[in-house]
Amino acid sequence: MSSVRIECVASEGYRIGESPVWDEKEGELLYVDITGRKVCRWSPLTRQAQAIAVDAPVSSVALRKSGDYVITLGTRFAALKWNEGLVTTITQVDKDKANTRFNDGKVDPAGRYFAGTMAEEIRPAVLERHQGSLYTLFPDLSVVKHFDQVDISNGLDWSLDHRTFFYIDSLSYSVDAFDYDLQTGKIGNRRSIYKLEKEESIPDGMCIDTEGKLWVACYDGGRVIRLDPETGKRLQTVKLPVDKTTSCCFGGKDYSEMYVTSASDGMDKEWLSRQPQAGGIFKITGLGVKGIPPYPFAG
Ligand SMILES: O=C(O)[C@H](O)[C@@H](O)[C@H](O)[C@H](O)CO
Ligand SMILES: [Zn+2]
Repeated sequence: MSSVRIECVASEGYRIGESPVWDEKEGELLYVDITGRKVCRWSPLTRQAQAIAVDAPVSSVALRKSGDYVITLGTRFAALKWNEGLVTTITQVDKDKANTRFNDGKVDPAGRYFAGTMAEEIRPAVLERHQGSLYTLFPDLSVVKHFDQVDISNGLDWSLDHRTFFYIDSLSYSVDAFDYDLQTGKIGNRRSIYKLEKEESIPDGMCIDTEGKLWVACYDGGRVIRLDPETGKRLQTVKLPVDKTTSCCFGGKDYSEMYVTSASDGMDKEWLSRQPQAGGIFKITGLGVKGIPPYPFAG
């Protein structure tokens, strides 16, 4: 059995840290602070984070094949040029909705950017229900809506054979699977593969490892859990020193480290004083399992 170690590598007290992505070219960890409205990049060499401020809640960041990044910003897909700090809108979604924003997003193995929306929260996990939708931004910059009636569109990833799409609508307390057609990017045959237990609280971000198992960050559960999507069984629980764990990804050398983001929004003074690392970025080593490189957006 390996010995798991957890270290807080950036304790900037982000409001809602989210969407960790390993940028292999830079050797740095990318992520966002949604309500803090910034895109960040943390260097393991300097142990410092750089940030680019943006003009709306920024909920996910992805690599781009042609260089730089794409982000989901408010209800927009946008391009981000890091060195220039320049953001340009690609396209907008939810044009018929007054009060939604994008939430989690990730690029599929064919270079399509999947991201879903949700109503703006009144406080964490309290919001007008069924306002969100799941979208794909294709490499030709066209957008398709897969479905609506989503509460909090959250974690997503694809199976190693690319035939299954995993998805979390947080308030369903379920991790779902769809059949996936990599040729077309179409999804179908939705089913639940895991229902969270009470102490696990709310399922948030997720990623897959090289053994095809899913890692799900549990918001208010203070943990990441490892699930077997074939059997629907939980295989492992790793507890973190903060309650609001939001998402996870693999990174570092050979993708052998796990990075976990967390949030501090919605915590009062007393809660924050008990968990001074709330809103920090955590590195977990010794899991004995690796991840896969993130796919870059092909547009
Ligand atoms: O991180 C996110 O995905 C959301 O933007 C957060 O606000 C929380 O997850 C949510 O409150 C709990 O479900
Ligand atoms: Zn999330």
